[in-house]
Amino acid sequence: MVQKQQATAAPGPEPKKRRRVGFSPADTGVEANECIKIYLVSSKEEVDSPGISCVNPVDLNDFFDGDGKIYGYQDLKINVWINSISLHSYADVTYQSTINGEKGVTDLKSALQNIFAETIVADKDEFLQTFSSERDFIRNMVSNGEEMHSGVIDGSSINAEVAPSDLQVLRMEIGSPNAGLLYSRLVPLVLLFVDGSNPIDVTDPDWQLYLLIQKKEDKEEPLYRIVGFTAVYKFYRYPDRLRMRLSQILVLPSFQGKGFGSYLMEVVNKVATQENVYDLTVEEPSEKFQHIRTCIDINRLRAFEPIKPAIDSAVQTLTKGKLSKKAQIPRFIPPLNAIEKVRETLKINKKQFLKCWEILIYLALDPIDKYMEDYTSVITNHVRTDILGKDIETPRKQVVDVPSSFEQEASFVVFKCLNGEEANSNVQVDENKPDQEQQLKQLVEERIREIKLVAEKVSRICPKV
Ligand SMILES: CC(=O)SCCNC(=O)CCNC(=O)[C@H](O)C(C)(C)COP(=O)(O)OP(=O)(O)OC[C@H]1O[C@@H](n2cnc3c(N)ncnc32)[C@H](O)[C@@H]1OP(=O)(O)O
Repeated sequence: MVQKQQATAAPGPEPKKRRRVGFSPADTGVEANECIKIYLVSSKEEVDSPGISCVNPVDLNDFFDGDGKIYGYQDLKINVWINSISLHSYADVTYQSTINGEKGVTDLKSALQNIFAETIVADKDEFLQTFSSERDFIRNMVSNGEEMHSGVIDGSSINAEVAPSDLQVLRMEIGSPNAGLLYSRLVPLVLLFVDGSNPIDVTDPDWQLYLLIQKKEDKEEPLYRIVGFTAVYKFYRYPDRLRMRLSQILVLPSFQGKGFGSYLMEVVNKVATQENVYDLTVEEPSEKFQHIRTCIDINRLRAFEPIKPAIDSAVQTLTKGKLSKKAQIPRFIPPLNAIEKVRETLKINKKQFLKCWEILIYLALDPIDKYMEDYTSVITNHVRTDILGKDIETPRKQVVDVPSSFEQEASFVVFKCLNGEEANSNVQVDENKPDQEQQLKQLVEERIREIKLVAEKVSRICPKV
C-alpha cells in the first residue's frame, strides 16, 4: 500500500528541525515478463491448481508500449488461463493498490485485449463454463476440413501419451466456413508463442490451415483437441504451377519436443508432392524449425537414388587430395540436374538443397576426422560466397583512381582485392582484415556446428540408408 508520510506541521518549539516532506516512492513500473504468467489448461479442475506449470511465451514486454513495463500497480500479478479446448482465456489480475505516478496507470484491459481479443472472458465462472459449453468447439469448426493424413507416418515417431492412431491432419481453406473464426481464436497463441509473427490475412483466400488434431475417444462424443497447426500460402507460378510457402507453424507448448512439429511438416511435404506443386518453401524459419526441417529433408534426400552418383562424385573429389593446399578450392555444389530433380520430386527448393548438400557430403565422408580439414575449407568457401555473394577465387589486383592535385591519369592505387568484394557493394566489409577473418571463422564454426547437429540426429534415427 502507498502510505502518505505523516506531515509534522505543528508550529512551535523546534525551529531548527526541518519539515520533512513526504513523497510517494517513484513508480519504476514492472516488466510484463515478470508479472504475467500464462497457463494452458484443458479442464476446469486445472484452473488454479498448484500442480499446473506455466508456459513460456515470447517476450511479453513487446505487447506493452514503450519500455515493455506496466505502470501504476503495486504487487501486480496477472495469471492468464487459456482453455486449450475452446481457446478462450481469462486473466486473473491482482494488485495491492494503484499509484498514479508520472507514467500514469497502464490500461490493463486494453493491453490484454490487444493480445487475446475476443477470446478473453471477463467473468471467471463464465470462463470455467467454457470447458463444458464449448467442449465441441474444435470438432464443430473442423467438420468441413479435408483429411490430409491420419495415423502414423513412416519413419517418424511420436514420443508422447498421444497414440498416433488418434492423430489426424485436416486442411481448411481460410475462406471456408468456420476457418476464419477458428483462426481468430488461434491468433493469441500465434502472438504468444511464435516469435515475431503476425496474424495471417483471413480475407486472402490463398491461405490454408493444416490442423493437427488429437481425436480422443471420450464418454459420449470424441473430444477434439488442437495439437498444432500451420498456415500455408499457395500462390501462382508462371505459367501453370502453384507454389506452397509454409509461413507459420505452432505446436502447442505442452506437446512440443515430442515429434508433432516434424509430423506436421512431413504431412505438408507429402501434400506438396502429391499435389505436384512447383516447390515448398518456408518463410523465415526459426533456428529450431530450420533444424527440424533439415533433419526431415536429409532423410528424404538420403533415400533419393537419383542424387547418389552426384554425392559419390563430390565425395571422391574431396577425398582425393589435400584440398586446403590448393590455390583454388572447388565449390561443392550439386549439379544443376540434381537440383532440378530434387525440386521436381521432393519439392525442396535450391537454397534448402544447398544447405542439405553440405550435410549429405559430411555424412558420406568416412572416416570424417580424416577429411575434416578439407571439409572445413569447403564450408569456408561456401560461407565466404554466401556473405559476399560471389565465388572467391585467388586474390586479384584492382586499380582505383584517386583524387589528386597531380596529373589525373597518373594518380591511382593498386591493391589486392577479393573478387567478391568488388562485386557486391551491399555487403558491409569490415575494413579491419584480421577482424574479417575472425568473423568468417566464427561463421564457419557456427555452420559446422549446425551440420554436426543435424548429422548426429539423423545418424541416430536412421544410421544407414
Ligand atoms: C515458419 C515459422 O513459423 S518459424 C517458427 C516456428 N514456430 C515456433 O517457434 C513456435 C514455438 N515452437 C513450436 O511450435 C515447436 O517447437 C516447433 C513447431 C518449432 C517444432 O515442433 P516440435 O513438435 O516441438 O518439434 P519435434 O518434437 O517434432 O522435433 C523435436 C526434435 O526432434 C528432432 N527431429 C524431428 N524430426 C526428425 C527427423 N525426421 N530426423 C531427425 N531428427 C528429427 C528435431 O531435430 C528436434 O531435435 P531436438 O530434440 O534436439 O530439439
